[in-house]
Amino acid sequence: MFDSRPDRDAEVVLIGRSNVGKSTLMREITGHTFDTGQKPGVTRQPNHYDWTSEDFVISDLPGFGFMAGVPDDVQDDIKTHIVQYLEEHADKILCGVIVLDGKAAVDIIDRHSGPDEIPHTVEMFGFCRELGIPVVLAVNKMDKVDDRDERLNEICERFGLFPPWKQWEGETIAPITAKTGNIDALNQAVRHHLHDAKRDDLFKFF
Ligand SMILES: Nc1nc2c(ncn2[C@@H]2O[C@H](COP(=O)(O)OP(=O)(O)OP(=O)(O)O)[C@@H](O)[C@H]2O)c(=O)[nH]1
Repeated sequence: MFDSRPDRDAEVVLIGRSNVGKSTLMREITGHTFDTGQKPGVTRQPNHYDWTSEDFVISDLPGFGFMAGVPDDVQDDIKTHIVQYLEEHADKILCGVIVLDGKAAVDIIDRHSGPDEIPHTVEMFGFCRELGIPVVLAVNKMDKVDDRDERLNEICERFGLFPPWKQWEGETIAPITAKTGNIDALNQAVRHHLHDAKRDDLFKFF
């Protein structure tokens, strides 16, 4: 299913529930047009593109979670393929960007939290970290959020990041509004991890 990956050794991946705005964000980053705003689940295959200002490939992985009109087994398959993709390419993935809907994320996470249930997005966050992939939470649709600091602190708590959110800014939390091209915080956080990765590469020689 996921066999279109270019043979490049520096990659950033976008991960997130369906409809959080990954395609919109991809369009901002790459300047290409993608299918956006259609029914959830539009992105089924990873899209690979060059991040124009940097020398790496950026991959938009399919959205996961509930998608109206998409059968359960297909939804499970998508998640399994994402997990396999991350495992297979972990050593080349310099940074994972988990995209959240700033307005809806906390409610969705709380609805799916229970004794036997971990919300998909929280699970992916932990999974990437287990694989040694640094993660940035791109909190999108901030234009719809009124209580910015409170909301971002709640999101931190849900992911086990000690609030206040400000201490994670520029590294793990990036509030953005992809729709209007306001993605500076994400650029900054991703660049932070890329420079870390390059520095680690250099250290290999010493
Ligand atoms: N208000 C607001 N809406 C946004 C923003 N970014 C994306 N959207 C809207 O959110 C909806 C979903 O955006 P997409 O980019 O298609 O989402 P996706 O995550 O690629 O969805 P899938 O294809 O299901 O994976 C569209 O109606 C977008 O216009 C944003 O920053 N603010």
